[in-house]
Amino acid sequence: MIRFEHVTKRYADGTTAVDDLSFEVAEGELVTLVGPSGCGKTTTMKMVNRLIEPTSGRILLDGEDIATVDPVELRRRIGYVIQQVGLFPHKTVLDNTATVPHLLGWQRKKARARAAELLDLVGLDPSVYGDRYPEQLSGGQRQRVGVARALAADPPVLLMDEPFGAVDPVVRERLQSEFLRLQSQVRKTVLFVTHDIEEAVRLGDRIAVYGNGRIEQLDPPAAVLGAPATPYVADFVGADRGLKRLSVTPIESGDLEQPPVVHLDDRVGDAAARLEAEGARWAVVLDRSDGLHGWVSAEALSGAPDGGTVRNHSRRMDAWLPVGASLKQAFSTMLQHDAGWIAVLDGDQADHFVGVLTPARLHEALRRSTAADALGAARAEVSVETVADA
Ligand SMILES: Nc1ncnc2c1ncn2[C@@H]1O[C@H](COP(=O)(O)OP(=O)(O)OP(=O)(O)O)[C@@H](O)[C@H]1O
Repeated sequence: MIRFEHVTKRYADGTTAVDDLSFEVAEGELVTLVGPSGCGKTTTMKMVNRLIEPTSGRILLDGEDIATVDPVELRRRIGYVIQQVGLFPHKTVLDNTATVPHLLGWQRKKARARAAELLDLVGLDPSVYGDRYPEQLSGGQRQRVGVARALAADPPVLLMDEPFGAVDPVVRERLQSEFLRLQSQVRKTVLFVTHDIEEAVRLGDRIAVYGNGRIEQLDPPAAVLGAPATPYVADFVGADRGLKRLSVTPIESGDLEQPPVVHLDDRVGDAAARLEAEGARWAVVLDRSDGLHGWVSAEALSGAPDGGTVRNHSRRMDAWLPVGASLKQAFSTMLQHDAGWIAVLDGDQADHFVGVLTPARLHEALRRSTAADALGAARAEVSVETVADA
């Protein structure tokens, strides 16, 4: 969708801000550009909407060389959100949001209806906030208006330059979550500049780690954290990257342990025999429709008079996670419930028991994903070179 081919930007004073950059952002993909101040992130972004012209190389949008497109026409296809939002102070929130549709010549009524729809989408009730002026909003609310305004004309591409940089950490996290939810609905092709690695990891389908005008690594977050391509990247993502990896590594069914499973209506004697045969100290207890009920210990069963059912001796288990939840969620749930294992469920309504995650399995899952990502990183390197050589 957006393709950089050997793009270099040298400013008049001789500063090389971007140095022979080649990479591609796929349609519907969100790539975060992350790196220390002055490494060329903003320059990269501003070349896409021609606020800055490259010194050499070319940028293609949907296969078309943007140098041949009229900048005004180009910018209509590209939403742009910046930290300083840049709302018009004398216009209401609704009119600010309707700016681009209005410029595109939409009828006032249609433009305002669209603006109201977008405000709703970013979590601002248009009937409450629509008639306010920017100064009557909090910083976080202004950022949301900025995002709504950028989306109003439904551009296929969004450029976001530190859009959540000016708000406090709590609001920032909320805006990030809201933006992820929004992006899962609208699926824009997004370039997102940040110098916060946490934000880059949280939002990016892939992360481009910048160092001095070049991309040092372009990979999914788990690969950047698990297999940094260079010492520079390892240093930039931080010594606690193992911890950050927990949040980007999902639980897979192959990671799980399979303890003995019994049902609520099983007879105590049968269940006890099963546990003994498998040498297990406890079993997962399922209800009639194979949903998770809880667990039962071998001890409780062995002390119980035969003739009863598992139902009377089992304990409920409220801590569970769906397949695909992150290892961080798993770890946090274990701590919260002081549990040595967590049941993992699958299915439309998380109604099907698939296994349990234990601390040892969690550790293995982390190692499994590191190995896989090292492989992925090697492949990604090849494909970046292919783009460069094309
Ligand atoms: N108009 C300009 N003239 C000369 N040099 C410039 C100009 N604009 C940017 N630069 C330089 O180009 C380099 C890259 O700047 P750029 O703004 O792209 O960095 P950045 O990674 O976005 O930084 P930050 O995170 O601080 O915004 C820097 O060294 C900067 O000083």
